[in-house]
Amino acid sequence: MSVSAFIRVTRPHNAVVAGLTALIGYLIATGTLTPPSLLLAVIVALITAGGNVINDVRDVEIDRINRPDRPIPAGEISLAGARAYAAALFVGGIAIATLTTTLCLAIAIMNSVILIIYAVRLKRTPVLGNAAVAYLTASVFLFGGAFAGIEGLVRNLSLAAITFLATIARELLKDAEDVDGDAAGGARTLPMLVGVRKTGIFAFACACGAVLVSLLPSGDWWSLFYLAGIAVVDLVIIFGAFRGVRCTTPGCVRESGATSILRTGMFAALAVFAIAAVI
Ligand SMILES: CC(C)=CCC/C(C)=C/CC/C(C)=C/CC/C(C)=C/COC[C@H](O)COP(=O)(O)O
Ligand SMILES: CC(C)=CCC/C(C)=C/CC/C(C)=C/CC/C(C)=C/COP(=O)(O)OP(=O)(O)O
Ligand SMILES: [Mg+2]
Repeated sequence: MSVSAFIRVTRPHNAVVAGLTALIGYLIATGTLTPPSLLLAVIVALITAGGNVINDVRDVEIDRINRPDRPIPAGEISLAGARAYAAALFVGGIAIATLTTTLCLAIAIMNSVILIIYAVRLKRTPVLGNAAVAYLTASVFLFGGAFAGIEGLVRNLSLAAITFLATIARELLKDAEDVDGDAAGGARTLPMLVGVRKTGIFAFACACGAVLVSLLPSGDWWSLFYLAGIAVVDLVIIFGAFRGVRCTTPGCVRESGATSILRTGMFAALAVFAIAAVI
């Protein structure tokens, strides 16, 4: 048992970026950051970390094939220890959320429940599982906006829609990459049902939807800078998703780099949103 394993199992980069994204959500909804809004980052980081840990608990058999280096399949953390750790992260996040608003607390509780249901069941449900991860990712912007009330949440709806569609596209392509390990672990995913090719086409259509919504005028932060920045990001997203379209095998999707290109595009979009909110 090592401290490093307990940090790694939370996927710290992912949790920290999710926390910072909540701040971007608040910034976009209000145009400013206040000291209490910093709590949003801590809550989202803790709940995302809890979701990542419980995911690795449930996926231990799949990860023995797909990701044997992860702390649980590698034997660095016991299953019982990881379960208790995930519970502590969720309870910590929800406890801090009681210091925010009722709307934020409701989202924090609902998302914690969805993260657990995802790990236990939804991951094995084609499309619905992908939709759950896409909702969770998009909800970070809604959570940030909700700290400014229902109006703040509504202001971030288009951002959430863009994120939802782009995340669905990437999650489907990740499933296409992982078909072999997922099949061995008993998961059922869209590429197992309709094949890699059709999954790639559907993912491309979702990416195109995200790009279309990203170009629609919306909110105070919409500017010439935003349009120029997002146009470049949109090209990266289209390029990444297009690389997945041509594939008929999991190996081809992995070699195409589609999911990495999409991740780069999504992080670049975050930067464009953050800068557009402050200039
Ligand atoms: C068309 C267009 C402009 C799309 C951009 C959509 C957008 C703004 C995406 C931002 C999503 C994002 C990076 C959110 C950050 C916070 C978060 C919830 C991260 C969780 O997952 C991040 C990453 O996809 C995980 O990577 P991996 O572990 O390799 O699956
Ligand atoms: C707004 C609040 C309060 C919380 C947001 C919670 C967030 C950010 C969730 C983001 C999406 C996310 C990181 C979900 C965690 C579950 C997870 C690790 C899904 C991916 O798991 P698998 O489908 O098993 O893929 P892996 O191969 O990466 O394990
Ligand atoms: Mg997993």
